[in-house]
Amino acid sequence: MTARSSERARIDMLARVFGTDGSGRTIVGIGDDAAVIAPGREPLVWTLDAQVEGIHFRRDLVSMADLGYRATMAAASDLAAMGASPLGILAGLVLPAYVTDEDLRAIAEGQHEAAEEVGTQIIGGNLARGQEISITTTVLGETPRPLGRSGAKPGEVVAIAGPLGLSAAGLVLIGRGREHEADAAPAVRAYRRPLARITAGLAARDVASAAIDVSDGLTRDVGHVARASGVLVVLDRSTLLTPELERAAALAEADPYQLALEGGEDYAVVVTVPEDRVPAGFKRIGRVVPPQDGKIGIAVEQTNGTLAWLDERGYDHFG
Ligand SMILES: Nc1ncnc2c1ncn2[C@@H]1O[C@H](COP(=O)(O)OP(=O)(O)OP(=O)(O)O)[C@@H](O)[C@H]1O
Ligand SMILES: Cc1ncc(C[n+]2csc(CCOP(=O)(O)O)c2C)c(N)n1
Ligand SMILES: [Mg+2]
Repeated sequence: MTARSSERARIDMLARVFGTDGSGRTIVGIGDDAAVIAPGREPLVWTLDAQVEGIHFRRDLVSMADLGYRATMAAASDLAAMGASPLGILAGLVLPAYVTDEDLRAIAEGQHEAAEEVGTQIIGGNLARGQEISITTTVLGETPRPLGRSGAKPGEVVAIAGPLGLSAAGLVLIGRGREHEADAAPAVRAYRRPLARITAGLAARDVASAAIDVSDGLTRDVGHVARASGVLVVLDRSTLLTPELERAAALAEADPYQLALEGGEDYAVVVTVPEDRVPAGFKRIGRVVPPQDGKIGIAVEQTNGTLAWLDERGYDHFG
């Protein structure tokens, strides 16, 4: 099927795929000039994320359904990092002329699946014609206690929920046509079907002093926490690898440590917490110490006990 329906018919199709909000907070969903959500008592948390063809994905490497899914999860992940639960999602799609109704339905089904996975719904958005596919997603949520980047304190530990390096390994393996090998499966899934760690964020909300999600790479993103908090984060190198990452890295002929430290788009959530309060679902990967010789940032401990500074490498759109 290669049908290309009118904007109106496409919006009707999207409304059918997205369905109606079962949470009871949406007063007006798809079909009016804007969505309407009933207010609650908690502070609102609001994020926006764009996925652009050629930058975040290549059409030959992901299906349309995967694209919708990962765009939605990438946006929802920022709410996880704030310790918030989502209330509703708006998505703006830019679609070139070659995108068929079938392609659009697949994108929407991926978006819907991801939204349901994190307990919410797509309640509006926009369609526009453009030169390349892009999906801009905003997620509105709420939390009684937003988790910022600036509260990390010396003496605390650093803990993570979610994978490290797998998504970057998956992208390499898909690009090299090795996605069907058994050792590639977890990495390919991490790239195509990442999970926003909403539940982990909620579990950390009342105990964490700071949090961030890993979109651009561990050193870069945890570096934001270190700088915002004025501390030094010392990572424990021995905790960064998993058998899944080691196998995927071997297949990709890549350094698993580099993938773990610099690979982005895993959407793991990293928190700083008191040592005796690491929440369920989190693994300890380091500790928070005071600045050393005036230096804040990220380091790893060498076997001889000295610290090696890590460059905050990772993804930079303009770097
Ligand atoms: N164009 C913009 N206008 C206003 N604020 C912006 C703009 N772009 C980014 N920001 C703000 O800058 C801060 C950091 O944004 P950034 O997109 O780097 O977040 P991030 O979660 O680290 O990134 P990403 O998830 O895209 O990797 C956020 O508070 C964001 O709202
Ligand atoms: C084809 C292709 N090439 C490279 C990458 C890697 N990549 C792109 S953007 C980004 C950081 C997250 O984006 P943002 O900061 O906008 O949230 C990363 C790691 C990819 N996904 N697809
Ligand atoms: Mg983020």
